Amino acid sequence: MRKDAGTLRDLQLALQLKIEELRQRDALIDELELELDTKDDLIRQLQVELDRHRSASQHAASSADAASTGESRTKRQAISAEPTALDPSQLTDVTLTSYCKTKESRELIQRALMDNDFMKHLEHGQILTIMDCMYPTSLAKGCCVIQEGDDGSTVYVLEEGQVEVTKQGKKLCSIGPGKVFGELAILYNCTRTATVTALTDIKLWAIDRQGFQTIMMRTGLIKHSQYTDFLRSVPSFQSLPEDVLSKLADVLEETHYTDGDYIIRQGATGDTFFIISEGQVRNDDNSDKQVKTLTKGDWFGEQALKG
Ligand SMILES: Nc1ncnc2c1ncn2[C@@H]1O[C@@H]2COP(=O)(O)O[C@H]2[C@H]1O
Repeated sequence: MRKDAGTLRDLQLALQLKIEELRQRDALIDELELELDTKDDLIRQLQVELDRHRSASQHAASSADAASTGESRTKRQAISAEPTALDPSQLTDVTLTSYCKTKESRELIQRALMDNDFMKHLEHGQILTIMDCMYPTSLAKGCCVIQEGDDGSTVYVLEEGQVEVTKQGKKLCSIGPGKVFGELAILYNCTRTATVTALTDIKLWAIDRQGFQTIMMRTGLIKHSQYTDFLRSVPSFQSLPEDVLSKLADVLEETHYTDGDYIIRQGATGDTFFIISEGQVRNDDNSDKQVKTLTKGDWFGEQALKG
């Protein structure tokens, strides 16, 4: 169903306002990023100082992420003092390797990822790829899997055995099979928030930072390009410049409704603008007593863009 020209003009005006707002926010973000860079430099200097004061024996004892090699090793020499996120330009260089697993292991890993508060919101495809790329490793009772304060390089799922999580020497909890750990440092690009020690001989599934971040970023970039393509396919948006489509794609989120769900109720305050990518929506507009059917590419909820 076509919208009238007046509504389209309103929508375009509202979009321009939103774009201007986004531009201003970008400028502010640039300023804040500069400030952050300065602070990062300071943190780096302080971290280098701190590293210098750590004794060699402490390094050997901490041997973070020993499980990624299957044996103890000293803390890696950091090129940068803080963990770094993957550069998007490296994405194509990273080859993801799949590792064979039994059906039980595949299910255990999937359940563990979907049960973890920080990972349960990942897309199903991402969970499957992470699961595919996890490799097996094992450690003996008493080994330190993760040392608090170290750079993190691996996310784990425990398959067999028990580990203990401690922070500044105090026990936080024990973890058993079917649980994820070591995700925080990788997801939030921070140092390890706690120490994890094997209470028994343990079997683990592991994925390294680079593989993990590649899966996260590739999916993000693919999604962005799909959203931009979708917006470009909507007749009302076809005349918008590429950078505007790209910005709209940044803020686009996919939502699903089942047959019969209400999306917007008349009279409710609207804060979302919708574009239909699949299916049909019935619009009962009481003002003219007409029932309209909206389909792919049609949009509604444009009042939300006017703030
Ligand atoms: N309070 C907690 N309860 C359970 N697990 C924790 C807790 N704090 C930290 N961890 C886990 O211990 C891990 C240490 O390394 P990360 O910080 O990468 O990720 C951390 C979590 O997976």
